[in-house]
Amino acid sequence: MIKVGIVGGTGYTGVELLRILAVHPDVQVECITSRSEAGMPVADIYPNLRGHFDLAFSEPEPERLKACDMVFFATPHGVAMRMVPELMDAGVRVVDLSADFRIKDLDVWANWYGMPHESPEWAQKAVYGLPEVARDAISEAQLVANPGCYPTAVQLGFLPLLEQGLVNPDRLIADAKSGASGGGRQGKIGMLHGEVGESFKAYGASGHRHLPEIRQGLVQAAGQACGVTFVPHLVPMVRGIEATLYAELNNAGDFDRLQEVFESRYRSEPFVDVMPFGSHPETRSVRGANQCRMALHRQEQSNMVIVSSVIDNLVKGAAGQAVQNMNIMFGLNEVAGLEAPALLP
Ligand SMILES: NC(=O)C1=CN([C@@H]2O[C@H](COP(=O)(O)OP(=O)(O)OC[C@H]3O[C@@H](n4cnc5c(N)ncnc54)[C@H](OP(=O)(O)O)[C@@H]3O)[C@@H](O)[C@H]2O)C=CC1
Ligand SMILES: CC(=O)N[C@@H](CCC(=O)OP(=O)(O)O)C(=O)O
Repeated sequence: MIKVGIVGGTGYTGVELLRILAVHPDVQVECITSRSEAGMPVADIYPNLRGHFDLAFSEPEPERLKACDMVFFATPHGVAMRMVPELMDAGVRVVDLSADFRIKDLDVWANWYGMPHESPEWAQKAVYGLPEVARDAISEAQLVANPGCYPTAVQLGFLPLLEQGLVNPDRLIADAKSGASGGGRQGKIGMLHGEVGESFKAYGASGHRHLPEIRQGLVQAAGQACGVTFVPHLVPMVRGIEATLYAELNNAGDFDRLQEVFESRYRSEPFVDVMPFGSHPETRSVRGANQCRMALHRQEQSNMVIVSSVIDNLVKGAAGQAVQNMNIMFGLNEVAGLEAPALLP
């Protein structure tokens, strides 16, 4: 059994990790941290986990974490970069769900995250953990930077188009909407039901910290510079992201083969589902599941490709993808613990 630790166990992604790991056949959760709830049994705070874990939250002590084989960081940005180097020296493998190790250009990172990077060496060594792109590198990595939620939905939808050079990389548009759990559990006023319910708004339209992360992945796929416009929106639901993506086809004649391009790109991917052309993937079709579902559209004879891509921000956008990465790192069955279909309705 792989001994697992979780730093930041009281947040939404931390408890989602526990929900998934509760049925994972190869894992024993040894340690789960919270500074504010240290000493409190996990099941007292999360009754859905009663009967699954006989564990209490503890302080994030390096010695306990160093006794684990694998540690997940489900903490705010800036925490993992300070704690990870000591775990690396101890030979522990880490998947970081925060953005600390996602961006290779550390000036860009410092600009968007408002602090200097404190672990530049590991920022370069970390592998960006989008399994559909970097499975081999993930299998050998000691440190994996789990992709952000919006970046997962957006990159997976654009990748086949950019890898094949089918679209103009200067004019990519991602119009994305997220449920409120994307904002975490730390009680921000803007996330209260009274603020989010019965309302719908764009935010970060002048620039969001996921923009450089999305651009980094798309540039890698295209092999050239990319112009990306990304606008996130907050919608009155709890889980889920829908990203409507727009790209200009270089050759309108390629429309006829786009469906096949997408199907063959993802045919062997266990967690990407390309639906029939013209379908409308719904966020509820992935709720609770480690799945990205997408579909292609064309309006009249336009040369604009439209891709609609949906994920559960807490699963394929965070904890599920993190467990998928752990499975790859440890040579386990990639789908272990992740096979449950979505909850519907
Ligand atoms: N919510 C989402 O949909 C997604 C989130 N992410 C990322 O995952 C990370 C976690 O997100 P989320 O679960 O929403 O966050 P939450 O705010 O819900 O939870 C944060 C957790 O980290 C702990 N924590 C906070 N500060 C520290 C610290 N200095 N040292 C140790 N532990 C700390 C908190 O517990 P305590 O204060 O008691 O120690 C809490 O358990 C974030 O970086 C987020 O950006 C990524 C993709 C999607
Ligand atoms: C709805 C909402 O607030 N979403 C968050 C993004 C989710 C997240 O946690 O960001 P990381 O993937 O970078 O960790 C936001 O826009 O800040």
